Amino acid sequence: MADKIKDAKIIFVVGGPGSGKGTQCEKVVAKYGYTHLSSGDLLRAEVASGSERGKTLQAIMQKGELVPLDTVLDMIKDAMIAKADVSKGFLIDGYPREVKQGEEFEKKIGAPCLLLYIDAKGETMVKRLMKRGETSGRADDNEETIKKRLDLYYKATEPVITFYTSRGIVRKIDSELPVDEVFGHVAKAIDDLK
Ligand SMILES: Nc1nc2c(ncn2[C@@H]2O[C@H](COP(=O)(O)OP(=O)(O)OP(=O)(O)O)[C@@H](O)[C@H]2O)c(=O)[nH]1
Ligand SMILES: O=c1ccn([C@@H]2O[C@H](COP(=O)(O)OP(=O)(O)O)[C@@H](O)[C@H]2O)c(=O)[nH]1
Ligand SMILES: [Mg+2]
Repeated sequence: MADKIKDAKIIFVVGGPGSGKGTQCEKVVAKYGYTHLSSGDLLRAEVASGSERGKTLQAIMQKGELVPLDTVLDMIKDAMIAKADVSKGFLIDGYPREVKQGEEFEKKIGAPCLLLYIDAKGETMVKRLMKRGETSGRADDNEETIKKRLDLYYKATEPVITFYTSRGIVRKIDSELPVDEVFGHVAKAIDDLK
């Protein structure tokens, strides 16, 4: 089964909480028809299903901590296999969160050809998430959890960027700019793949 996705084009989208990963991925889907898989969305769907596993996940996510690596990897892999026949490429949004996750992904699935590093200032991310929290209904869009997500991002996820930079596949995108300008840079990075 995993053979089907071995040759797929894989793009990791990494950035802090509220940096704009989801916003940019939506635009990539509209222009390039890639398959968007948000690890956070997959986890939230499991929570919404009301399953026993979902209850365990909810408790972790509400605290802004990381879900066990294998859980997320299995969900992403299943979702990729389900789309393998029709997909032109995969945008894996919010993943990997730590270097080990990236290594496991590559062992089980394949190597990314590009890492889009969506970069915004800490204060910008907090501001955006507080605003989103007014309407998102996300249990983790509150001041206390946002702070923990941000701390964990700097501690666990930034090393991911260093790791892939040494491989030469990182494109850093300044997401302090207006959404469409940010997308201009994202599109350039994708066009450069061809
Ligand atoms: N001004 C401005 N706002 C943005 C930009 N990108 C995203 N936002 C806003 O910031 C908030 C967070 O954006 P998302 O795309 O949900 O961010 P994310 O990185 O997917 O966040 P998580 O799902 O928490 O990981 C949203 O309410 C967006 O409307 C941008 O380039 N400029
Ligand atoms: O690979 C992942 C992706 C997400 N999460 C959990 O899901 C939450 C929301 O993730 P998402 O990417 O949606 O939002 P972010 O924290 O980047 O704002 C995180 O705080 C984690 O608790 C996780 O544990 N592993
Ligand atoms: Mg998101």
